[in-house]
Amino acid sequence: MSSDSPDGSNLPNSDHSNGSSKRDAMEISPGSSSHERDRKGHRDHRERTRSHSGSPSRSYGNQKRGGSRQGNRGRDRESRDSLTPPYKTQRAYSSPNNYRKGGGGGRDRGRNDSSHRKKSKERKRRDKRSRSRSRHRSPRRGGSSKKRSKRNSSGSSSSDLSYRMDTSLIGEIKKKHGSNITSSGRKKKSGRSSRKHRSPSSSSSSSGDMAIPASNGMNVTAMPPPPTFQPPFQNMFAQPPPPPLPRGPPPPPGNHFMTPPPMPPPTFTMPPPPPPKDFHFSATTSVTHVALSSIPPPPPPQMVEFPSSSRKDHLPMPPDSKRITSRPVIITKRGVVFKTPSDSDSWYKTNLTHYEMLDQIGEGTYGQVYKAINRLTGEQVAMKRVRLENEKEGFPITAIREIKILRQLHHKNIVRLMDIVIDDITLNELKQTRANFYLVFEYVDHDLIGLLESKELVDFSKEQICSLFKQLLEGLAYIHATGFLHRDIKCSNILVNNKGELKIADLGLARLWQKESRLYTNNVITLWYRPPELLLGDERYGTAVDVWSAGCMLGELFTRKPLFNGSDPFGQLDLISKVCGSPSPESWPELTELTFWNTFKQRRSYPRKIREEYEHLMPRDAVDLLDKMLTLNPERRISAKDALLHPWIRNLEHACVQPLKLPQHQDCHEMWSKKQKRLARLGKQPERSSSGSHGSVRASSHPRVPPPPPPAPPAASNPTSSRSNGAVHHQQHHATSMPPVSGIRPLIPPAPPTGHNHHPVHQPFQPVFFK
Ligand SMILES: Nc1ncnc2c1ncn2[C@@H]1O[C@H](COP(=O)(O)OP(=O)(O)OP(=O)(O)O)[C@@H](O)[C@H]1O
Repeated sequence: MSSDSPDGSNLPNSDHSNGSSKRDAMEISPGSSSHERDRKGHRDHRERTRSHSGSPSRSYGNQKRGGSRQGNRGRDRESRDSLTPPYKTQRAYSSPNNYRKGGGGGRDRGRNDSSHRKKSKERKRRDKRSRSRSRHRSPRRGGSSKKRSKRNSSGSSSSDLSYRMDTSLIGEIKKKHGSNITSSGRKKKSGRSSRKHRSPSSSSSSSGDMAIPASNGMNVTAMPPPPTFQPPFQNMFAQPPPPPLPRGPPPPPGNHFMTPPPMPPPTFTMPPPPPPKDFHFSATTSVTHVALSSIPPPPPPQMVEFPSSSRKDHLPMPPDSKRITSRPVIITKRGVVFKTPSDSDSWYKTNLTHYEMLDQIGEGTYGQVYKAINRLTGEQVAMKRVRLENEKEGFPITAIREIKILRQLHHKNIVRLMDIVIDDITLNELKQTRANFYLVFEYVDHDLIGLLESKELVDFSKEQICSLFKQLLEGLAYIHATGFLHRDIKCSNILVNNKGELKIADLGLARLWQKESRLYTNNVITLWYRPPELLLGDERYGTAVDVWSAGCMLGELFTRKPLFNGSDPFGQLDLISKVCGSPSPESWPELTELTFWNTFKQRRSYPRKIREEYEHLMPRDAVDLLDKMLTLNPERRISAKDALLHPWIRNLEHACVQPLKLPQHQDCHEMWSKKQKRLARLGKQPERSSSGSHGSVRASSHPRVPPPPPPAPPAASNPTSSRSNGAVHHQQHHATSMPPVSGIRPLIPPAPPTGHNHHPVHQPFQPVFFK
């Protein structure tokens, strides 16, 4: 990490010893002196702009996770900052500096310094001379500089240019001649004429014989002479030339210093300027470069497209051809054009009518997660709704990231993204309203938090825990090997199906990671799973952050409660220190570079006692792995890949492990688990009846779902109906979800229930017809 980084200046923060920490301290502290800020270059400032989510007030207020709503902002910020116009940054930071410089100069001038006096006299003389010259050139120029700049900023493209260049000499010349032309009654050619006045000779004459170098190293005076061009400042030349200076008597030989040689009358031997078009081009090129070299143009809209095969996709006709089933293009306010995939066999053949919403099973950062059934295949899916109504910036960047990354990850231990669907609306409706998008995932029966919290339903053996954890490490090692960080490993994002297969979900905070390439926001990962380096403000972290979170999960799988459940980052650090020992520069030298180290270090110091704490709860090997995963120094923390080689994991054969006994009649997700706790708190009977029913789809949360039809009468003959088995549950689903679309095309019947399917379909699947 930062200690490894060379002192070379190619690293953004390598120019100051404290790395990111100081930068952040400055960023965070409103009172940090601007002088300090100015010492850092613009580049540094840009980095700071990116990383300001390290603010304790933001980060510490969020007790759930960096990736909840606040974290979402953090994520957005991280992406937004790359679009920060550099020239803004430059302005903001250069001007105070310049101002101060000017102030300093004023003070210096006040000194009684003879050389200084000489200089100032010299300067005055020069000013006087140049004023008299310019009076000849632009007699009508007058008024304050304020007025001038106002005149110059009058609506043309060149005005804009001149505004940016107003500190340059060229800008001055342009303003001067621009006003001259206007006042002389010629037709005002704002852009071009003013540029024309930045002609070589005028520039050079007014600037004290200074030639303006062009961007390509050429001098503007070397421009090709056009035959017919009449410079618009002919009038200026028509004015009577200044009276010739009186000639003195011829100087005596050898006394040239006493009597200056006679000055020749001013001559305007300007080469004829090129034709307007060429001149326009040349002048713009050269002068723009002089003044605007550091202002890159705004980036063009970026096209994000999924990998597509060359094969044309012959999709079956949508159920209603008026409905939108073609690829939606999502244009965010930041100019990101996002195309949904067009090519794969399964992608984008469907719209929302193809899915039957069942229950809400989760509440996420940017929308709800529903359990649904694909009407075409009968397959269960999880649909994550991307809420757009509150999004000021268009399609949430987190969702875009999740889609982009999941499209690149194909692993048995990572949840599969199957489709993206849009609300069932017409194109006209889409134009008028903001559609909802749904990410369609393979459905996974449980999440780990749901399982861990339903103690009476699920019991894990040590081998089963090892098997689950090995799968987690396999998925994580794959994510890291493909160059991504997950940044939100926690129990509720780890899904387990009834076959005992583990799937890592929620890649909304994930991002591509390159070692030492840039700074990342440290406002990620749910607090309880957040590693010490992030808690101390590190922004140059790596894959070790996910390993820490996984280590927390390992302990939690055995203890069934979170290892460190702090309520704020320093509280969290305290809890970590009590078990893992206080962080110290002896074992973690880079610690001193972290933003909050100085604030935190005064606290009490604790010895490390992981083994003592957990050896009675976990197998010895498991404790050893836990110890390695919860190493404070991220550089010394074991990697996911190496953890797979740890004796406790390496020797496990999944096939030899007793299959998990998971509740077949109940899907255990975090949301369900919370509901159970709430009911228990209220002294009510916890819900045990419906299989996987976490609550009905709320009309408010899904406004386009038509009101449900009256519930079907329960099957009297079914003895299990009162216990709300799968069949009844299924009927309940129908009662609360979208009614089937009537039509003529029969759907593919669902796959027959297998032994692993915890949702036995007791009733024949009700075929759904499309028009
Ligand atoms: N494919 C799936 N199958 C079953 N349940 C799922 C699936 N994906 C998500 N869930 C459930 O929905 C919950 C929220 O999903 P997820 O974490 O992906 O959403 P999110 O918007 O990123 O939420 P958060 O802000 O908590 O990260 C999960 O905890 C899980 O219980």
